[in-house]
Amino acid sequence: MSVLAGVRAAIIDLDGTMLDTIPDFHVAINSMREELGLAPITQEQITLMVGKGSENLIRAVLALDLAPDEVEARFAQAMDAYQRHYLSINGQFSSLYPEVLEGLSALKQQGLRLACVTNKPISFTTPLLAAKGLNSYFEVVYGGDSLARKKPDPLPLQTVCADFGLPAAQVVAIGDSSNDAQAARAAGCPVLTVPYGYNHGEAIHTIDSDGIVDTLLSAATLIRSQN
Ligand SMILES: O=C(O)COP(=O)(O)O
Ligand SMILES: [Mg+2]
Repeated sequence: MSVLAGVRAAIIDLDGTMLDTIPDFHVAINSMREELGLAPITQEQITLMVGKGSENLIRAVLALDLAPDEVEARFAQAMDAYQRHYLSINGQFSSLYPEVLEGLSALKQQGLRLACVTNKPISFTTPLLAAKGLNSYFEVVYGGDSLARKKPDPLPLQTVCADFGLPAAQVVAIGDSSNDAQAARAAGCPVLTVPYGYNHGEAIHTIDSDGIVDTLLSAATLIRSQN
């Protein structure tokens, strides 16, 4: 029997799965770096560092130039500048991946309940989902700072299962990175991965998942075929 048989809900990741947000990160990070007197960095460099939340990203970005004690000394100033710049451009340079809206509509039409779980701070996530016409699809949204622990910890996924009153085996996680898959495995959720996002520079095939789907619409088609 397929692990997708009996699935009643889906938890969808945001950055690298629904939206290509690297251009937003790029503008916000380089505006922050300029304020701190640091040279601009490339989108490719940023793509390798996105996925484990803002604190991790800012530390990694500062560590390109600064020694560990300098990173800590300038962290608060960098985070403040980064948040201010990100919120001022949030969504302006980011775009939906192909078949995201079609996939979310199909999942809903198939009767699945939908949650969004991201490591992005919730203060960035809520306006971004609204700006991109994504918020109405989700009953539940958790950002990286909504709960005590973020992905790859299973807590956000376990919380969604509890919110929906469903066993983990009936809630599929769909994401672009090993964080999503590790959280899903630890929670006991089936997991599908998309190949077009940001997996810390690692090939998608290195992720332990229950399948690779080209788009969210392909995910919906696969789930329907197994139910
Ligand atoms: O902002 C991040 O670190 C990544 O966010 P994601 O969990 O939506 O991929
Ligand atoms: Mg992601």
